[in-house]
Amino acid sequence: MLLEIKDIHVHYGKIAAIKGLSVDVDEGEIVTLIGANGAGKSTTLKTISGLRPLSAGKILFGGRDISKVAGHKRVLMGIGQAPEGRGIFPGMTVTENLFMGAYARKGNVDKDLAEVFDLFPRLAERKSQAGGTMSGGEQQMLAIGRALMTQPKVLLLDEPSMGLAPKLIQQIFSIIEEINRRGTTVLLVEQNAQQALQIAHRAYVLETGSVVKSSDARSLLDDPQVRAAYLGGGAESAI
Ligand SMILES: Nc1ncnc2c1ncn2[C@@H]1O[C@H](COP(=O)(O)OP(=O)(O)OP(=O)(O)O)[C@@H](O)[C@H]1O
Repeated sequence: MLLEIKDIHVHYGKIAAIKGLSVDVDEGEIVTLIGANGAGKSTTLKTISGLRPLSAGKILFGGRDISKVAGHKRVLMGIGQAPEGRGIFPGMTVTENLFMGAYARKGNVDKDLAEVFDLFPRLAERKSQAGGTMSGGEQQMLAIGRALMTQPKVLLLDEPSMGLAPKLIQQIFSIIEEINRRGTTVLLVEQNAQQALQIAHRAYVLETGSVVKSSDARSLLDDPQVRAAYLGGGAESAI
């Protein structure tokens, strides 16, 4: 197993956001976390990347306990994240933003840059444009591209479809599939459960900080309770 999240608890002050959550991600998979607002999806990703500390439980990466490893070291180990809200450097060009993803590591950066431009031709067309002047969709591409420049073994994606027009959403999801086909494992957090389940191999449903259901993605798409609660089938909640 590439990534093992074992019975973790995470707090914001006294508020327990994650309560005994366990999730596994195997090498080569796309795994998605779905759930209502506030279920703890983003917090789970932030905890894996080291932005939030654990109160209990542990996280193993490649069999090694990384629970106490600093965030920047986790990036070097192969945990890459494209954060919610993009987090790109607005005053830097597209190329400079991409190089920032690779500044701390060794290896052939130009080859990875060429690969990112191959995945996102739009970024190649706009390589000298300031990141802050790119459209929402382009900034999302840039954030994913920058995460890829860290050469992740697992790519953590937080709401990549947020705020994008339907056509662009399709495009981002196809690119995520392509990134996975080229060998990167993906852990995807999405409000857009329908789209996420269509590209994922497996999925976990989160409710108030715990997993309430997990299965292969196809069965969740067909699950009446999941359809009702998360796929626009009507009733709001309760599995
Ligand atoms: N900085 C914070 N301070 C206090 N509480 C927080 C903070 N960030 C998140 N929370 C709380 O932790 C819980 C989980 O939030 P989280 O953002 O992980 O949920 P989510 O599933 O990603 O939701 P969404 O889909 O709305 O982004 C929520 O109750 C939220 O209010």
